[in-house]
Amino acid sequence: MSVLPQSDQKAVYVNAMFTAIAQRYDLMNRLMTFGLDQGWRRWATKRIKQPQAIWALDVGSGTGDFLPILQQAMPQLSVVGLDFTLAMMQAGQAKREQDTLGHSFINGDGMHLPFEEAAFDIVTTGFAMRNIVDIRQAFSEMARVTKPGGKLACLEVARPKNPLVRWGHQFYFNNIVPIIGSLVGGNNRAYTYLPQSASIFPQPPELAHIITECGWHDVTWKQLGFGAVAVHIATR
Ligand SMILES: C[S@@+](CC[C@H](N)C(=O)[O-])C[C@H]1O[C@@H](n2cnc3c(N)ncnc32)[C@H](O)[C@@H]1O
Repeated sequence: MSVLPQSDQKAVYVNAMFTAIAQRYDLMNRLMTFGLDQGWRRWATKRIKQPQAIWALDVGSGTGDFLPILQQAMPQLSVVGLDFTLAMMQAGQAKREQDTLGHSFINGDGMHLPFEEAAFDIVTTGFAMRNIVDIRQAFSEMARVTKPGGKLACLEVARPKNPLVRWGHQFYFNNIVPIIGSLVGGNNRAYTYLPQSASIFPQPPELAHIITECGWHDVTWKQLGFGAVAVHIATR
């Protein structure tokens, strides 16, 4: 049964869903990805590292897992995490307070970024684009607020290329993840939405094309985690 919302209800649905799962979100991520997800963010960060960068923005930042990774890689950076689900940022607040690096959260919509043109040197987004109503608008907005020559890293779920791995991944994603989501995350519906939303998200070559059309160039991608995750890197 599909749990995917209609486009005109998606923002409210996604916001309510992440509000409901915010407290257990980090734990679920670590479990579902066998602890690999932070390594994917680190891998992406190495590809966009710029010694002269001053400002970085993470769109759909959630509990802010990308923020300390960016800041540790580039200590000179001021890092801003933007999300439209207040509860996710509140759930990440404790991590932020433990961390002396001092990144900040802002509540806002990735399709209407509250920043001036060319404000950032680096923009990242992790597992958020699948949840956004209009990804073209989001990538165009990220392009608008990035300086010429600035870098983008986008992480999203993908389908493994190897048919056998793909079969195992689909089985895990469609059958096991909702059970873990129900037992640990306390929300079967949210973790049924996850594989269903992934199944209709553009695959890496098509996503690269969309990113290019939205004002980015030199778009490359690599699939990590046996192909279950795609990291796109681009230049403004
Ligand atoms: C799967 S979580 C990813 C969180 C984090 N980036 C990570 O890597 O763990 C997706 C996040 O995107 C946010 N989101 C979805 N649509 C958004 C929008 N239009 N503007 C801002 N944030 C949005 C959700 O609130 C949620 O926190």
